[in-house]
Amino acid sequence: MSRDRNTTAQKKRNFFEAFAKSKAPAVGGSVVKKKVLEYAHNTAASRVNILSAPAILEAPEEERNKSKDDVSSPNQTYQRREVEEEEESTDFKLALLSSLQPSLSPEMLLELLLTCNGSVEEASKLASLSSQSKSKSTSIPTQSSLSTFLSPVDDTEQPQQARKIPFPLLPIPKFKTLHLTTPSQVPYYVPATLHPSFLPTDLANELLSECLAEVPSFGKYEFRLFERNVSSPHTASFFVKDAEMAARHRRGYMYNGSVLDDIRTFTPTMHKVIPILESFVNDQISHRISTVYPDGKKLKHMLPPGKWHITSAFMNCYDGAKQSVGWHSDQLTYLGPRTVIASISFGVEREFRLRRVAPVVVDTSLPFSPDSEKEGEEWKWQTEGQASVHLPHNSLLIMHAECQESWKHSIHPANNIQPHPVTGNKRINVTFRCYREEFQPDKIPKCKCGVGCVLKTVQRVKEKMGWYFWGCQVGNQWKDDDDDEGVSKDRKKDGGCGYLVFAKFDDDGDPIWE
Ligand SMILES: O=C(O)CCC(=O)C(=O)O
Ligand SMILES: [Fe+2]
Repeated sequence: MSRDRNTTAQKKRNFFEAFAKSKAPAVGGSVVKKKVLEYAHNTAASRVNILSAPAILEAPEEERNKSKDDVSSPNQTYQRREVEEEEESTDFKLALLSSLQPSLSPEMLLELLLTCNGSVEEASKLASLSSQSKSKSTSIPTQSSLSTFLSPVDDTEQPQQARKIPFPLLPIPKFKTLHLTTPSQVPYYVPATLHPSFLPTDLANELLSECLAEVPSFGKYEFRLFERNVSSPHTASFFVKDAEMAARHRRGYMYNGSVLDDIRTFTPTMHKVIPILESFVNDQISHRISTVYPDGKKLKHMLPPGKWHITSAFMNCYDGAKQSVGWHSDQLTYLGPRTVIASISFGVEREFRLRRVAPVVVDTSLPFSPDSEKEGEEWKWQTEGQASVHLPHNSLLIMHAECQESWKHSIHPANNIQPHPVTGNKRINVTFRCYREEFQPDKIPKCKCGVGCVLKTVQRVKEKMGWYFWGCQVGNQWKDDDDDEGVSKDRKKDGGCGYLVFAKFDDDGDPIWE
């Protein structure tokens, strides 16, 4: 646990204890105080055990706005003073809201504040509205997330049924980091699901020991940033299913403007894990289709249900607290649109962060028109806060079909880490991927420079929002503030040829060439 977090958790606990012992008349009765006191202890505990705590709001994220530095200088530190001031005002608002809504649990109050961008007044109104709509129930049921609280589903009628995950997801307030501290909270805020203790212990140990044998020969991972290749502060290697695919890869698959030379074949235990993972991920995709996506149908361009399969994997190693990976989305070039990625983590627990950068555009052939856009209003998804998912040993994180197009992710540098008995200071991660036949290098377009294009989506130009395009490899990589619409004028400056054609796909995501 980090020192900052310790201080913040302790501070919060002190506040709650003082609050609970106070005689402040505005702040509910003794029941509320008891709950607050319990919550103070739980909050402190939650920093230790992520599987047993409510979602936690963290400090303002200055580093989010310095995203260009994320890759090259990960050792950014929080301004502690600002962190504490932010915490204090959250505590104050919580106390205020508690006085207005004395029957709600502290967890619920926090979640209400979160949704209402910190406005106590709005949060209180929302709570009143919700309790009116649930007037049949005498008490508000325990929730695992805010969206469940907002859901019209009546607990008394469907006690066993999981509450609906909103589509699109609710925004995370600006400049906030929302710590999703239980796996059940994750899909309510980010297009991902977290599955702890995923592999049987023996299999997990076997895979981990094979990974550890591979790691010493890993190289630095190269990012292309502003026409320079910048090493990400972690090491990685790429694995494919067999020697034939490895040979094919060495011939023509490009990453960040160059061909990978370190291509390995799956280890024996990776081969054992693959059928388990494929079956689990396909079940999860089907579940998501029926419970989350509009009309219970797969999103346009997703593979048909049951067809997700593993062809390749990146294995990443983060040795020590400061090794990290900057904000990025995974390249779609060989994966195709609406890809799903399954990521297993071992060793030291680290924070996987996600932030939305574009809306989920369901029909990418139509000009985009946001439902709720008001005159002059800034697009919400470009200024949203971020979520942090803590990835414990032997956990599986699935990045679902909306994740690469509309979100960016990163592994956040830590202030401190808890060493793992087997890996020491290392975190090992394997991201299993489904490369598609129709996206092999000899099938995709080449730009005017004569190299295979990259597949990306437009994230800035409103009318073309979510449209896919094939663009020049050069000057098109890992630029966090990449201005997709500026391709033709900016690429020449960056050294690329400016090539851009919009990409078309059929319902199942296979390319349509014209
Ligand atoms: O280490 C992780 O969990 C994520 C790695 C990643 O983003 C990637 O391999 O693309
Ligand atoms: Fe990634």
